[in-house]
Amino acid sequence: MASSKPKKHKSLSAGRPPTLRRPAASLSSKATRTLIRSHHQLQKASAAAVKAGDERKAAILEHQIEQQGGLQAYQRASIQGQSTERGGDSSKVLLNWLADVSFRAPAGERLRMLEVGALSRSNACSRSSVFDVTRIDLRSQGSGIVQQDFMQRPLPKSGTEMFDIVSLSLVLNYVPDAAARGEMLRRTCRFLSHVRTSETGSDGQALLPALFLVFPAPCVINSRYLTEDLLSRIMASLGYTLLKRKLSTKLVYYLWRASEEPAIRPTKFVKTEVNPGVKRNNFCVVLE
Ligand SMILES: C[S@@+](CC[C@H](N)C(=O)[O-])C[C@H]1O[C@@H](n2cnc3c(N)ncnc32)[C@H](O)[C@@H]1O
Repeated sequence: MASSKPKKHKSLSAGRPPTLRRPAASLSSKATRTLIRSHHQLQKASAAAVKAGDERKAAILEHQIEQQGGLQAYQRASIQGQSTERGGDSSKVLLNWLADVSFRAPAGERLRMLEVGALSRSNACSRSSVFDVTRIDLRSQGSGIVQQDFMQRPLPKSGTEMFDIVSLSLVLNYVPDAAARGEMLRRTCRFLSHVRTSETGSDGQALLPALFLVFPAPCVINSRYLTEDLLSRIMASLGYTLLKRKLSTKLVYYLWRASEEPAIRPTKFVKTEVNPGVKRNNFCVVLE
């Protein structure tokens, strides 16, 4: 027998394609930090499992990463971490450092920056008229950011494919393996041009070409295996000299000038305990 219950009419919106998505709920600072930390830990454990040949464990860990939203959720949390109300993005520091420097890029050109690990097109560097920014990331957040692994980016064949600045802001600590971090640093040298610019700072010091490097402060301030002194020696072996440094409560920022002469003898840096202590972390950079 047919039901005599009057049929409920669906609302009109139910039959329409969604025109306006509700914005993703914004996470609290604590939730953001927890997600970022957990993503890093799972990534590191997964890379270690792959290295040890334990595919089953690696698959379980990858599944856990996906369960908590994967790289997309991590990037969303990182973008929130960059918001002005949470301290702003790191590229503001770079802009300040370059503020008193007058550059001469080739006629009609701006300074060329390669931003590795770019999450948006609206950070301070992108908004300024100083840079022509090429943005890449493992997972692109949209147009204007090329989806590309820096380690797979073809090496420049000519000066036109090179840059005045490479930015690795909060990227090296994303890389789960210490030797891969070293390789990433080594690779930056290949993208920096020594012929594009001439410049004078207020102190007459040449700044470019340079690497802008940002870490969570504990990576270098509170690690058993990395100190600022060791980082400077690793960078020197790659031909980099420290020009600027800023330590905030959460982050440490550096500007390293690349020398024209590549390191004469490549130096190896292995994992060594340089700063023992029970409350320290294990962040490390290795040059093989
Ligand atoms: C914490 S976010 C950094 C965001 C931004 N640069 C900042 O300072 O807030 C790290 C980003 O680096 C990207 N990344 C890590 N390794 C990369 C690689 N080899 N090539 C390109 N992007 C990479 C990740 O996909 C991630 O989006």
